[in-house]
Amino acid sequence: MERQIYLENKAWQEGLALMMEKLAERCVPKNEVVDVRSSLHRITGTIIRAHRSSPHFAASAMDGYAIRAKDTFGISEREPRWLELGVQAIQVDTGDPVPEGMDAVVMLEEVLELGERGILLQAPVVPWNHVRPVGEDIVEGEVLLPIHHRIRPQDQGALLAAGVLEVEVRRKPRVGILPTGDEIRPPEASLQVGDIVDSNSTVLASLVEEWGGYATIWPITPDQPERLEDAILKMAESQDILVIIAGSSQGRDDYTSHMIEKHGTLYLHGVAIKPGKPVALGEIHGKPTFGIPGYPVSTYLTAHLFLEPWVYQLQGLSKGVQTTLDAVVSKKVFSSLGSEEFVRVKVGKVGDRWVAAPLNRGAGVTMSLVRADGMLRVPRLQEGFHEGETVPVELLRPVSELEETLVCIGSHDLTLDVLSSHMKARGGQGGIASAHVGSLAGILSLRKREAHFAGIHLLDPDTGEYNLSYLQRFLPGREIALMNLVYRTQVLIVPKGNPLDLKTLEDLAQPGIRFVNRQGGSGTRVLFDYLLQKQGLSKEQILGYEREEFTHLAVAVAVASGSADVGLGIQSAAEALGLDYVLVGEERYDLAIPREYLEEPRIKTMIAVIQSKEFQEDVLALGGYDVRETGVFYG
Ligand SMILES: Nc1nc2c(c(=O)[nH]1)N[C@H]1C(S)=C(S)[C@@H](COP(=O)(O)OP(=O)(O)OC[C@H]3O[C@@H](n4cnc5c(N)ncnc54)[C@H](O)[C@@H]3O)O[C@H]1N2
Ligand code: MOO
Repeated sequence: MERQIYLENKAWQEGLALMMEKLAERCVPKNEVVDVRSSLHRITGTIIRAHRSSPHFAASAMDGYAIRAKDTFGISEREPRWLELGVQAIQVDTGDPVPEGMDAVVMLEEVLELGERGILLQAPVVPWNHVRPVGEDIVEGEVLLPIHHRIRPQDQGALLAAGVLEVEVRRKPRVGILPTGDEIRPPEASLQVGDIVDSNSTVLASLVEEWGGYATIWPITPDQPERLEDAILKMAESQDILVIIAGSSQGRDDYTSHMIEKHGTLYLHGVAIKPGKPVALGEIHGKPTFGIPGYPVSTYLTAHLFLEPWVYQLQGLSKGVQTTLDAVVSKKVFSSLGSEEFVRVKVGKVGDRWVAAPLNRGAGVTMSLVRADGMLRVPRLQEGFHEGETVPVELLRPVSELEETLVCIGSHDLTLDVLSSHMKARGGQGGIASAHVGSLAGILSLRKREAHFAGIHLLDPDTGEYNLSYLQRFLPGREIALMNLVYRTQVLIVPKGNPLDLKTLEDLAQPGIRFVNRQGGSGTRVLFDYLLQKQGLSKEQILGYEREEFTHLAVAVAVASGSADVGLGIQSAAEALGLDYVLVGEERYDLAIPREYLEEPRIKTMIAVIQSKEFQEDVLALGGYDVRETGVFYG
């Protein structure tokens, strides 16, 4: 066999890019289904949604007594009241279902006396006190994990809590490793002069496993062309990636590059690195094939440079791991003295600084661990962090993923989840990290340069126009591009069958109708106030006007669990929970993007996705959306 007597000298990046260009389209990730209990570290191959809500029943959040809140109205320290045990008060422990007919829980510590007459209370209790409503943590149908997410222990917990027993994950790329050389011996052999122990195979196999692949080490094969050929072709039948150790340079027994040429294509032999120069890059039967130099350090380095990206490629990922970084805190963090507190945060890179946005959810909420990108540690003797302070963040996701993530702060809309998944599906890990704080707070975070864009739907009551006047008022002098994401239908969300027959806004002012509101500064709240004013109604006429939730889904959950009779929100939230709804009107939901970010590749990808037919079809499937101006810029 003729030997190759020259090596090329290209930059390694060029070699890798060449190989990706030739092969990436033919080498796409495959999926398989696995039990959630054995899914640790696997990469999700689709979006994964909740099969059921959690809690799936109204649950007591404390040890105490389940009661009816109305039995306690009028109680005071001067006029304590006995509630009869078994009738008006039923003992419950944390996590127990709240018995039928009861709507609140009093903690044991708040019971003044326990006696034959029952329990003695000295303060009234509000409805839903210490009760975790259905779906407080997870709502049926909501996205639990995006595509291309590496499953962690906390994710397994959330999946099982949400009734998901099996997940579709990326099949582990199968990597065949072929040690070659007449002098190579298995590790347990006793060595003669000239013998070398096969250490490289194990190093490579372990690296492959670390990167999420499944490695198989072939028997050591001597430097004989027929035997090498035989082994390589066998590997090509069952493996996704082929690695041939040694024989890569120009010695008398170096056959690797010829084998690749004979049975496939040799893209490149030799790159300008040291060590690792004689690496061979090619394909055999469409499988990425590497001739890896035999010196152990060369093996290790070339595996990192060339093999690692391919093991990731076959899982749909790009690479990298880092565990902490310094980030600017986007809002003040309060913490009590005396215990070390872990605050879960969303992390993103805006401009050239990292920003950490604290998530404001309680400790029973498993999804806050799933959604978090990292944790801030507030030391025992510190009362928290100031807004704008730079602090270390312990990362729960790879930094490469965070680098590609766009930070969206503002109003909540279900299409943001769909948008994020579509972006991830286009390759790479970067999606959207969205913090739901309402439209106005979103605009303010653009002012503080803490977000790449804000989702807003703010009606100007004076002009009937959306969004523009607010940007002029709150971001004077800043160049902001305003692009439509969707038009969406705002509805009165009511229980299935609309038992109270609520049809108009006036119906909400009837006595005893319990409304659930959105927080001040949210677009839905602005709309509600506007509609009330137009109908000549006052907020005092609305029972529950003061009860605020932060998302459309939380409003829908309040209605689904029976803790409210009606709320104002988007149609898709009602549909997600199988509730009924009454049309109120249509509103425009836009993305406000500072012009300085428009040229960022991530933003460009996002805009391309928004303007794509596939994305718009998925949005329409949610119900309650119109895409007639989706992707259109105003001005
Ligand atoms: N005349 C030239 N000689 C060499 C060149 C060159 O350009 N011109 N390149 C050198 C460079 S750089 C490297 S790197 C090596 C590459 O060697 P090969 O990939 O051809 O491999 P071998 O020559 O068979 O082995 C090199 C060395 O590594 C040991 N080895 C091999 N397999 C294993 C294994 N599985 N575990 C542990 N150690 C292994 C082998 O015994 C040799 O000691 O070529 C230079 N020569
Ligand atoms: O390229 Mo070699 O020894 O320098 O790996």
